[in-house]
Order: sequence, then C-alpha cells, then structure tokens
Amino acid sequence: MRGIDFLGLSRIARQSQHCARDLVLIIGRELPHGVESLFEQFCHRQKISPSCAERKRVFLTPLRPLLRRSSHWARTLPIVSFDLLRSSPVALMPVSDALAAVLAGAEPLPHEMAALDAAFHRVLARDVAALRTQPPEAMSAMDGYAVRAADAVTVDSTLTVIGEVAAGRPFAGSVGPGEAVRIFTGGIIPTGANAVVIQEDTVADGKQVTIKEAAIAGRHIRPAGVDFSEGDVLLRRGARLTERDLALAAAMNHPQLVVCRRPKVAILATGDELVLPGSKPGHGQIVYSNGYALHALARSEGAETIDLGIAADTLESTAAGIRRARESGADILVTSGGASVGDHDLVQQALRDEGIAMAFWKIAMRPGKPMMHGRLGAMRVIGLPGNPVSSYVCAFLFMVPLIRALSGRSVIHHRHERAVLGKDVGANDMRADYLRARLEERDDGALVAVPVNHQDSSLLANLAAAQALLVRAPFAPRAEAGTPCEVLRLPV
Ligand SMILES: Nc1nc2c(c(=O)[nH]1)N[C@H]1C(S)=C(S)[C@@H](COP(=O)(O)OP(=O)(O)OC[C@H]3O[C@@H](n4cnc5c(N)ncnc54)[C@H](O)[C@@H]3O)O[C@H]1N2
Ligand code: MOO
Repeated sequence: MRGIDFLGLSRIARQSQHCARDLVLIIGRELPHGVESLFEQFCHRQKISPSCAERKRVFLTPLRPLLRRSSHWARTLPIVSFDLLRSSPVALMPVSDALAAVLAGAEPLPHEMAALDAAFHRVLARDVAALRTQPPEAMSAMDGYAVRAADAVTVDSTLTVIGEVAAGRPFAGSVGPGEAVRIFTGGIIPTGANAVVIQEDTVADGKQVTIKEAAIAGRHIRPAGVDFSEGDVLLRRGARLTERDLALAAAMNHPQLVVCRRPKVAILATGDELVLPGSKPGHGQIVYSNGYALHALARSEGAETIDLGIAADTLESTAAGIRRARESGADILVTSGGASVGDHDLVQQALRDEGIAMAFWKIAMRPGKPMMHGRLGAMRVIGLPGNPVSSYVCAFLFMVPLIRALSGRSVIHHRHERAVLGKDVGANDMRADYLRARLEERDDGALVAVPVNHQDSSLLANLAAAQALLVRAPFAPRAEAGTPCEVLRLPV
C-alpha cells in the first residue's frame, strides 16, 4: 500500500470531521490496497460504524462506484475529498464550507459620516428616522382654488377670491363661506378650506371665480404626513443607498448619514509572463486581464481598490507585494495566479512566509479549484487562481459576499434563481460546477439557461458572452434540456 497508514487515515478523518458536517465521505481516486481494513480499524477505535447506515458520520468510498451511483445520498451529501494516495492528504473543501470560512467573523467596518451627495451606494450603519413630517401640513396637489366644498357643490356657484397661497408662501387668513383662495401646487391649504377646484374647472373674473365642476371635500389635497411622519424609520441599517434613498433621506431632513467604512481591497497579480494591454507581447507572454475585472467588480460592490501591480514569479517579489498590501491598510488582499501546484506557483509559500493563518486551499468547485483563503493579521486574503475565468468566478462567489459583509450590507449572498436547462448536461463529478451560460426567456416567461459550448477556464470570450453561472451540485446526475436548474445572474 502506498502513501497511507493508520495515522494518516486518522488525520484525514479528523480533518474531515472538522468541517462540521453531519456526514462526510472520504473519497479516493482509487482506494489503495488495504485501506478498507485500516478504515475499519479507525472506525472501530472512533466508535463509528464503517457501514452505510444512516447514523454514520464518515464513509470511505472509492470514487468510481460513487460516480456510477445516482442514488439520492450520493448526489446530495456534502463531500470532502482526500487524495488517499498522497502522504499528506489534501482536502477539497465544499463550496458552502469555503464561503462560511471566508465570511467567518466578517463584521461591518467602523462607522463614518457621509454627506448626502457622497453617500450614493454607501451602506447605512444605522436605521434612519424622519426628522420631520412630510408634508408638515395639508397641501394642494394642484393649481386652482382652495374652497369650502359645501360652497362649491353646485356648478356655476361664484366665490370671492380673498387671497393667494403659493408653495412657501402660506395664506395668513382663513376661508369663510362664499370665499376662495387662489392656490398653487405645494401651497398650504388655508384654514377653513377643505377642497381644491383645479383652475381648468373654473372661470376667473377679477376678484370672482365661478366653479364649473362641483368640489368634493378632500379633493386634490395631500393630508399632513401622507408621505411620512416624524420618527418613522424609513431606511434600515444594512441598506445600500440608492439614488431614491438619498432623495428620501434629504426629504427626512438629514444632511448626512452614518455609513460603514468602505472595505479596502488590494489586488496583486502574479506572473512573469504578464504584460499590460496595449504592449507588444513577446513570445509566450500573456496580456494581463484579470485585474481589470477584479477592480471593477470590487468597486461596483462599494470597495475602494488598491492596485499592487504584477509580482514576478519569485518569493521575494510576491512577499513584497503582500507586505505592500499590509502597509496600505487593506482589509482584503486578493491575489491572482500562482495558486496551483506548479514550480512557479509561489503565492501560498509567500503567504506562509509572511505568517498567514491559512483557512483552506482548494475547493470542490470548477472553475476555481486552487483558490486559497486565510488571514494575515486583520487582513483577509483571497488567493485566486490565475486562469481568467477561475479568477473571476471565485471573486464573484467569495470576494463579493466578503466585501458586502465588511461593508455592513444586510444581504450579502447572491440570489439563486430558478431556470430550465437550455440543453442537456452530463453527470457531474465531485466538484460543484459553475457553467457559464446565456440566459433566454421562453414564450411562457420561463428563464432558460444555455451553457456555452466550451467551458475551459481560460475562455474570456465565453465568460463575457454569458449572463449567468449555471450551478451544478457535486454528483448532480445527467440532466436533459427542459429540466429545472439553478442560476446565479452575473452583474450587468
Ligand atoms: N498539476 C496540476 N496543474 C494544475 C492544477 C492542478 O490541480 N494540478 N490546477 C489547474 C487549475 S484548476 C487552475 S485554475 C490553474 C490555476 O493555476 P494558478 O493559480 O497557479 O495560475 P497561473 O499558473 O499563475 O496561471 C494560469 C493561467 O492564467 C494566466 N494568468 C494568470 N494571471 C493572469 C492575469 N492577471 N491576467 C491574464 N491571465 C493570467 C497565466 O498566464 C496562465 O496561462 O492551474 C491548473 N493547473
Ligand atoms: O478549476 Mo481551474 O479553476 O479549472 O481552471
């Protein structure tokens, strides 16, 4: 038997139990000879049953039969997979566990004041109550005449105009029997009047006005407080302020609002091969693209971004980039590239040298398997894979909710939407799949998700053409066009 012993197996199983799942599968690409008996010994010592019954917490199973199986449990169980042939087992963390790890302890950043004109898209740190009643008094909704309805129920009644009220210029007197006051939209209804007759329904003649359409009590009058009353809480903590919210806050008489500080996201690319767009790439060079999507995505979520440029494929250069991120006071460091297992993939080592507390490396997802996450002091680190689609998809799935949580937003998760498959998809393996898909609308209004033909994680043209990620759970069975599926809409 290669590479696995009793202690190794125990370590794997202990690690697998740390992911706080009710049920865990330990999966080997193939099970080395003898591992079953080790597993039985392990289960015996841990007092867990190695058989397939419902009470068990840990299963050992070879991958192939599992993939062939389409029974309910194989499709729906959370999976932690370990390569049993390696002496140091490597876990692929389930997406939901990885997201929980990224979001662990992510509290809203400290509060600050923002003037209204700088508060667009900021996140409220406190509920906002109205400082006044709106409108503060009954107001006219139209240009016309404020009257006592009882005096103007008959067509052709003639009233004496005793004054005028415009927005901001109230009428000091009161309207008595047989009297009217000329009024304009936004004018305060004078005492005594209880209706407005619009000017199109009147004939004016000097100080006299003749009513051509019977008045109705309350007509064209906005009662005091019809919009809101002093003390009403109309904007809630955690809301990202829209332009409509800003107008409302202004009407509530708030010149500034208490918001959460924006997260600072530092972005560090790695790779000797990268050259900037517009240059003349040499043989084997690749045009840098990931950062453009990452900066824009982070900013559109309300973060401030810091560009740390491109580190060379050396530990020194990568570590220098990481230190610049710390010096800049970044809340989040996002690296791209160098996350995998190649000789030039140095990000993990550089982060470890800088003292990172690594939470995970490798997720059971496609694209994006080699993503890593950890903390360097207060700074959260998301190590994205270099492939452009992997880097974007991971940023969308993990960086965005983290930015939202630190920004203080009450809704941080992407919304899964129901759709139907636009074409057949094959059975999935142990990694959750995030297929780039176009969205179409069927005649009956149903949303149809059509996965693009080529899903390779280097294909930016396909990513740009997609409007959604079609989510396929680990071990999802083959599914035919027309069957329900779940999608995450990509930002527009
Ligand atoms: N033996 C294995 N090889 C690979 C594995 C594995 O498990 N075993 N995983 C594959 C997967 S999945 C991914 S994803 C990639 C990720 O690798 P890295 O994070 O180390 O990325 P790089 O090697 O640095 O780059 C990959 C690819 O992307 C290009 N790149 C990188 N940064 C940028 C950028 N800022 N703009 C545009 N393009 C970029 C880079 O030039 C490479 O072509 O590893 C697989 N390999
Ligand atoms: O999983 Mo990697 O992210 O395919 O390219």
